[in-house]
Amino acid sequence: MWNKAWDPKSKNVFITGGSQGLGLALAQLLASKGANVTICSRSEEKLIVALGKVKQSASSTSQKIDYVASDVSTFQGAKRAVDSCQRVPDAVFCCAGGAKPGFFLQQTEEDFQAGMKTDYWTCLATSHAAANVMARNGIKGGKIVLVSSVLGFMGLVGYSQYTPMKHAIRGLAESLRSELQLYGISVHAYFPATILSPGFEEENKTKPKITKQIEGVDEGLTPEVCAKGLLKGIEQGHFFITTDFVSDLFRVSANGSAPSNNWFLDGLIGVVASVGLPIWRILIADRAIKSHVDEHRREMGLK
Ligand SMILES: NC(=O)C1=CN([C@@H]2O[C@H](COP(=O)(O)OP(=O)(O)OC[C@H]3O[C@@H](n4cnc5c(N)ncnc54)[C@H](OP(=O)(O)O)[C@@H]3O)[C@@H](O)[C@H]2O)C=CC1
Ligand SMILES: CCCCCCCCCCCCCCCC(=O)[C@@H](N)CO
Repeated sequence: MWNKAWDPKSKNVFITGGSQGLGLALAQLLASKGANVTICSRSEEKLIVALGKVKQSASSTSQKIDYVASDVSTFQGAKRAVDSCQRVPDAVFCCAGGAKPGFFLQQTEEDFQAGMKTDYWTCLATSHAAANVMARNGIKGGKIVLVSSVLGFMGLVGYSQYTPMKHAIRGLAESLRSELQLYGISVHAYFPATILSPGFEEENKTKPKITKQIEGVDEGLTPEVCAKGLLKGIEQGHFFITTDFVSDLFRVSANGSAPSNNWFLDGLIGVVASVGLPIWRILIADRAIKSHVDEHRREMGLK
């Protein structure tokens, strides 16, 4: 497959969410491999600091390293950002996103709308702008990478504002993988578990105790480790990319008709998942939630 040969050297890459966390780590990694990188996020202040780090990581001074401050949750904002790249991007990484965890009963219409915008619309608007510019400029071997989450394969108490959007990104990735073959553009989706990023620190401020308890099994990976794993997945031509064993279990069990990464290994993982996941759900996750009922009702002041 064409994906296997992908080498970032001299490629023009555009990264949303490039000012911190996964997006910044990826920008630094790709710059260190010789790519021309444009990072994008809303806050110019954060971008200026991040730009310095990406420039330091670059392997040569001739690489173009830029930033563009734009809100990519609208078609206008995403198109403006993608069009502002000095050269048409060969690869676009949609890393912008973030959760505001909380109990379903307490979250507001604004919280749900913010989830749609921050998580789904940033991916939708960026990939729409990117696919148009790549296809219309005859870019060969273009690449669009959408960042979902392991919560794009499953659901967990406290994440109802976020999880459905990450499932939607999976649906978008499958639609685009199929359709963008028309233009030779390959599509990948990344499903990380916990990333130890500034966004994770932020979401922990509103995260219910029960959510922390259940997801605590997963110790998390640094943005740098995730960026490396994501790039490795792209080099291996994986469509659904995962970088830890727990996410492998959920990926394989929710694979549907998506291309698998390795029919033999995924087959074995599938056997472990079909036994392990129901046991985990019944004996660990749902049991923890049921034991939390009384405390929760008191906290919420429910009758
Ligand atoms: N942290 C985690 O545990 C996990 C995260 N993920 C996903 O991985 C991705 C990266 O996460 P993480 O490293 O934690 O990122 P962070 O939350 O630390 O950073 C998010 C980045 O996205 C930017 N951003 C947010 N909204 C917009 C917008 N509307 N337009 C442009 N840029 C925007 C932010 O900058 P600014 O605010 O300046 O715009 C920032 O650069 C996200 O999609 C996240 O949902 C998936 C699984 C686990
Ligand atoms: C044998 C079976 C074992 C199964 C163990 C299952 C453990 C569940 C881990 C859930 C991790 C949730 C990470 C959320 C990441 C995310 O997207 C948020 N942080 C938002 O940013």
